[in-house]
Amino acid sequence: MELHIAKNTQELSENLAAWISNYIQEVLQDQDIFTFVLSGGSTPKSLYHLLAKEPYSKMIPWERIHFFWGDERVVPFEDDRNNARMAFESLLEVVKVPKENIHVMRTDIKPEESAAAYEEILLEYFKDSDTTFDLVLLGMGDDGHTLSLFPGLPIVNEKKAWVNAFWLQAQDMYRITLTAPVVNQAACVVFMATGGGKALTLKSVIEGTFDAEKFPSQLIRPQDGELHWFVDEAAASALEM
Ligand SMILES: O=C1O[C@H](COP(=O)(O)O)[C@@H](O)[C@H](O)[C@H]1O
Repeated sequence: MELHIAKNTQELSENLAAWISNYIQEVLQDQDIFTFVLSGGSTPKSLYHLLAKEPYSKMIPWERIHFFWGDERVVPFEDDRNNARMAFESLLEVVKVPKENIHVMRTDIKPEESAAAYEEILLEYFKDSDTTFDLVLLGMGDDGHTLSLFPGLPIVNEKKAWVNAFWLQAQDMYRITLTAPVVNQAACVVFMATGGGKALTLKSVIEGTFDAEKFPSQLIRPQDGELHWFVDEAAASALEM
């Protein structure tokens, strides 16, 4: 695991935008398309805005990137809480990505059907490879959840399915989420975490004993891929390393 500490969210987003742009260009020297999983929540917003601007809007070959989502809140696309909507507004409506390269988790059909359809898409994409995505961008909630893998829920123990849908009582909504097995087959996973509110959880996730029921972010351990944490000083403030 590699830890990258920045002064604040702005510096972190700038460092990560440069890192992602270099990584994409490097990977695309050896293959035609790049598969990129976006995360939702509030943390990646400033990163997406930066990627949508020069120099990255010009440096990244957007037509060769295929976008996926790590998880979705099952609310209409027009709802502010919709993870895909945030990525569209901050990035995908600005740069030139062909529509057919963008794979949202649908919220206009039954959640279970949407999850099954998404899994089909992924199985087709990765049928000839042991590795799944080139890059998975993840956030971590203050409670240690990542994707929609929340502490104490059965989804945390999923060992086989790649995508799942379930009712999240605490938020009164369905969630659709990638699972740890598909993310752990990715070539590279990058977590972003900012703010003092995440400091103690980050310490438990990175330096604590393994307890994925309590801290589901610990489930993310790519089998053969890279794992990076991009954090700011506030989030890193409780770490000993
Ligand atoms: O609910 C969610 O939360 C996590 C973390 O969000 P943040 O606001 O603390 O950045 C996010 O990664 C996930 O995609 C989202 O559905």
